[in-house]
Amino acid sequence: MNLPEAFITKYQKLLGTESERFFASFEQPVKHGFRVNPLKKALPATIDLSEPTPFSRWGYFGRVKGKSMEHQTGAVYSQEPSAMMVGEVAAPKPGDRVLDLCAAPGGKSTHLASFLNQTGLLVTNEIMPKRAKILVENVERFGVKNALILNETPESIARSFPGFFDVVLVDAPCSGEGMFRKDPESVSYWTEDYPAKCADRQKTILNEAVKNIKPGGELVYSTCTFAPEEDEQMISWLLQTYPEFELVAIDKPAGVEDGRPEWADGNPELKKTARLFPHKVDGEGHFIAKLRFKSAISPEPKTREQSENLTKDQRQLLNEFISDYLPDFGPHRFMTFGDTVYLLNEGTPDLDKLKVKRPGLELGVFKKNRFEPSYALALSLDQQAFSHTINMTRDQWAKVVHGDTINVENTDQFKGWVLLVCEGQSVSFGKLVGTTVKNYFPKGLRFQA
Ligand SMILES: C[S@@+](CC[C@H](N)C(=O)[O-])C[C@H]1O[C@@H](n2cnc3c(N)ncnc32)[C@H](O)[C@@H]1O
Repeated sequence: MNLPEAFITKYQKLLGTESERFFASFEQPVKHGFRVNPLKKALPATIDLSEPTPFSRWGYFGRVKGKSMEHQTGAVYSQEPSAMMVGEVAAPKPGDRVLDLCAAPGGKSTHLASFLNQTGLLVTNEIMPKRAKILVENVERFGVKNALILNETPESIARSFPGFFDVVLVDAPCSGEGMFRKDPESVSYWTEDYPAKCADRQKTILNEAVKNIKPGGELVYSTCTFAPEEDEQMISWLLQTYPEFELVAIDKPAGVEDGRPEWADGNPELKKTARLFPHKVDGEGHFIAKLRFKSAISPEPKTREQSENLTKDQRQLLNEFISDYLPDFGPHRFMTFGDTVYLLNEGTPDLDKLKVKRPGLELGVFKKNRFEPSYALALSLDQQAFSHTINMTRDQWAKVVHGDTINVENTDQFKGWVLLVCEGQSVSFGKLVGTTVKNYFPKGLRFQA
């Protein structure tokens, strides 16, 4: 790999004799990984769990194809191994309110959702509209029920959620030096002053992010770059600007190093941060810091909650669907946007002034006098949670994701919605008429396996 001259000079100065091993790591093959999804009750036996990573309780080395059943059903999430440590450092507790401020494509959000286990509230936000769409797809595929997905600026989030969250993650846009090996093109964006430019943007984001944290709450900051300007120096700036924050020590698996105070203002506290170097661990590289908000004074939290807005007819159609098909659904609140109905999560504030991609799990769409369940609902259900399921072979799965109809036995002459399942994984809804299953796999997501 052709590393920029200025990059080489910079890291020779910073790393001294160690720099040779650091540069040599850029010639090594990329390390691939994936996390298994604890929100799915059973996992396909085909997933190779022989090489766990030290970075996450759900993490493994290996590669899962994007066009595989394991990926489509959200049984796994492909993620670069060192990036898995970020969610593990954040480790929210069930019931927490969690914000992932820079979230697309969703690696960390799906990891945070694994900890929450469908409790509390996960607000996952991405500023770029196209990337926000990918975030929606990944969060839905993972089967997350308690996510509010936004396409907002950090400023707007700070206005809407003052002092609201137990955990805030800023996985910041950065100079991406840890991406060089995975995406060699990213080297061409790098210039000597790029880290300083990224640092300016990171400060702007952090100045907003701190407003979202409740007293006693935690802020996790991470980058996939090695640049001290964006790592130790950013945290030392944060500690100086916001003295009500203190660093929290991070448990470090073998090979993960302490942050380097000498690369910032010499504050020994910076050793509590974590550095993952590609010549020291099996991964591409990351920096992680965890801070606690010591203040006892919280901004006045906004208390107005989002209210339900279903019409009487919509409620009746939805109740009929729930009583026909979802035996263990339990009590929930709902809201509609246009004709689409969503689960309303506990504690969801007024969404009036926000660009909302998903207020909660999308349940389905009202069409004239009927209710059509959505793909996101199918992916969030265990097969026992739906009253009519069809177990498909892999060949039938391939037909369904391609958009074809399949034929099945129908001895009891059932007519209606069925949850299509492959090797224990929910795939999509279909509609059974006679022996034909009409395909409801979303048109925009169809593919040739
Ligand atoms: C490192 S990536 C996030 C990766 C993601 N957390 C994951 O694990 O999949 C940083 C994200 O920040 C977003 N971003 C860029 N500029 C931003 C800004 N000014 N404020 C907030 N987010 C921004 C980018 O679009 C990008 O999706």
